[in-house]
Amino acid sequence: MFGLKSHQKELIKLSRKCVPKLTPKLYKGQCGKICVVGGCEEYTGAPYFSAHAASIFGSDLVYLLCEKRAGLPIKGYSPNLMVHPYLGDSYSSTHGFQYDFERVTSLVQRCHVLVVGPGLGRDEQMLQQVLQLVEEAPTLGDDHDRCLILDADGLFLLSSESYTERMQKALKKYGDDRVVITPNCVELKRIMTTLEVDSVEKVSEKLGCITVAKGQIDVIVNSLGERWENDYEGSMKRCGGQGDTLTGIIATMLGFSRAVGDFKLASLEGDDAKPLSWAKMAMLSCFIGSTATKLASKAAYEKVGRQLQTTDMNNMVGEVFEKLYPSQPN
Ligand SMILES: NC(=O)C1=CN([C@@H]2O[C@H](COP(=O)(O)OP(=O)(O)OC[C@H]3O[C@@H](n4cnc5c(N)ncnc54)[C@H](O)[C@@H]3O)[C@@H](O)[C@H]2O)[C@@H](O)CC1
Ligand SMILES: Nc1ncnc2c1ncn2[C@@H]1O[C@H](COP(=O)(O)OP(=O)(O)OP(=O)(O)O)[C@@H](O)[C@H]1O
Repeated sequence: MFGLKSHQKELIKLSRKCVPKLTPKLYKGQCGKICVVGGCEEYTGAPYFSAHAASIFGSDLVYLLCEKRAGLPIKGYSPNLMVHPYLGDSYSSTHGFQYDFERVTSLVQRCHVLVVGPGLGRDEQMLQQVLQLVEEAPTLGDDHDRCLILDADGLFLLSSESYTERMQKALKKYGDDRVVITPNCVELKRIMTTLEVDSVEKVSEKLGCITVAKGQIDVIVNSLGERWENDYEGSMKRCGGQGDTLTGIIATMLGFSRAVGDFKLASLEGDDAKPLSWAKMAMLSCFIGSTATKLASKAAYEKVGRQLQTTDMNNMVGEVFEKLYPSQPN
């Protein structure tokens, strides 16, 4: 399949244990409730790509929490997403917008997985609102195993001198390997400088998280130092937004893993399958995110060539899911 190597095929096979089986007894939301936090006046594409990829890779409910002025454009991209423009930047706040943290928490406490950062921007008020959310999210409602994915401006919060102390403290409140960070090469360097460490392993250990260090080869390392490398080729077109597709797919896989591991739904391997540990499911979720993103990029490049945009790639994400996990007969 797609020129994948045998060890990659083995991991894809194992990941079937993370994917819930569809049955007539399921109700809405059991196969994942995701909230993407990002989107501001300048960037409306990034959170959309993440949320859209999460939807078409199979999550049941995908919410998008964004800046007030980003809400309408993003709603216009898709009626499938539930867009909540409850965040306010410095401009909105001086033009009649009143920030209400309770509206935010009532949304977030329903969600199994949060993606924080795509297209968030660097406005001071937005960063403060999101930092508070990252701090409170692990203790909201009854769910204390909520997962968090940090990317883009969410990673800026981690590497910036002004916010890093609070962010590092906040990440400690999440369970082991419940936080995933997805830095590109430049973001990784900034994080390593701020944390004063010299390897991906030390980043993961210090934060108690999984790091997906993106590049030609994606390097995935968990908090115990387990290291996987994904050298599947993908495509050579480097348009902006491919990292957003990645966070959306990882979010869906973490939501699936929670459905099977935390909420005990049957997986594609059936009820008798020996369950995997959370550590293994979380690593597999990141590996599938990386593989499916590269597969979508390759498939889109084969279709449209060098004009490839993230919209082309995102359009392949559902097809990639079907190739990885062919549908059971209905
Ligand atoms: N359509 C959209 O709305 C998009 C919005 N985006 C958002 O744009 C905002 C700023 O993101 P930036 O990524 O520009 O962040 P930064 O302003 O931190 O810039 C990072 C810089 O690093 C460079 N870089 C990345 N990988 C590199 C590598 N391997 N070697 C050398 N240089 C490398 C990039 O070209 C970029 O200039 C974020 O909020 C992000 O989510 C991006 O996600 C792209 C798509
Ligand atoms: N040289 C490369 N060859 C193949 N795939 C790559 C290469 N560099 C990055 N990728 C893939 O592209 C995806 C996004 O990585 P990238 O480094 O572009 O992130 P990013 O800069 O954060 O993206 P974004 O534009 O969304 O902010 C990852 O899945 C990664 O595997």
